[in-house]
Amino acid sequence: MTPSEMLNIESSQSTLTTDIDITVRDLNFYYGNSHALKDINLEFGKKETTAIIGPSGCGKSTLLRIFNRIYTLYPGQEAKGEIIINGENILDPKVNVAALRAKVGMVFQAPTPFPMSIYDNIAYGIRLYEKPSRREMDERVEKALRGAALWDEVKDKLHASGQSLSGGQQQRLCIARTIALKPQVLLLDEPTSALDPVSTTKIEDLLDDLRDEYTIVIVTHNMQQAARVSQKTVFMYMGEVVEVAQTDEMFLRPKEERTKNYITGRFG
Ligand SMILES: Nc1ncnc2c1ncn2[C@@H]1O[C@H](COP(=O)(O)OP(=O)(O)OP(=O)(O)O)[C@@H](O)[C@H]1O
Repeated sequence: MTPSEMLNIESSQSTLTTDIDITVRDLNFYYGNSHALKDINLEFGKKETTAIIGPSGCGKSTLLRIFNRIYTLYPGQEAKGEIIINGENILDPKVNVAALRAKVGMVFQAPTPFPMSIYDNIAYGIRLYEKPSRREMDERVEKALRGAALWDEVKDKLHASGQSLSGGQQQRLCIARTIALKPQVLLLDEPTSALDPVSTTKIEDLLDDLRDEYTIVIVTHNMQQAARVSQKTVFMYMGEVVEVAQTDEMFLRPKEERTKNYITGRFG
């Protein structure tokens, strides 16, 4: 993937407003003839963190990748139904995909800093959209790094390679790079699965802080993590949504047998 694709950027400014909320209606997704997501209906609250959990292969990553239409980069993949963000169905072919991708930022499982300096990892995406002065750019870079709780660790080596950082620092750099574009939705696909416990805690603390500003959707295999970082949890199984509940409710009193079996480790 190129740096632009990782940032999900093509070009142009966003036209979306700040009042974000996501409604998924009758969503079906196909990899060719394979029906990967079946009749998904969901709502994602503003400034709320939603965890998506479920056994391997149930469709968590597939669902996440529909929100910024990144699947359109791959032939044969098709989504049917509606995903309403700010009153607009983002699956409508008329939607400006570049604008959507600026507002719906994605952080991947493995940290993927670009092969450039820490500073340029942040500045690169900003430059695709805007032409800030040197001073403004310095401020944007600092703000993004502070927002991702990384500034204190890198402020004296901004021109060192992003790839010279530790795994946990690299993942926070990727979060900084994403929030530098001022998205409204942050999608995170197992963002800590490659990290040690200390780095994981830092990312989880960071997500807690970011919740005030962004609608966050996180895919995680880690039940404790879902419980720690999210207010709402979605349990998926074999391409379907089985149960949606406030996170406390889901873990204390799951309604469905399959949810109970999964969260108690009986399968998955
Ligand atoms: N590129 C692809 N082509 C065909 N089928 C795919 C493709 N990517 C995923 N699938 C299938 O779609 C289904 C859902 O996969 P997905 O990666 O969304 O699951 P997941 O819940 O994220 O799994 P994991 O927890 O293992 O990452 C699986 O059956 C998978 O084999």
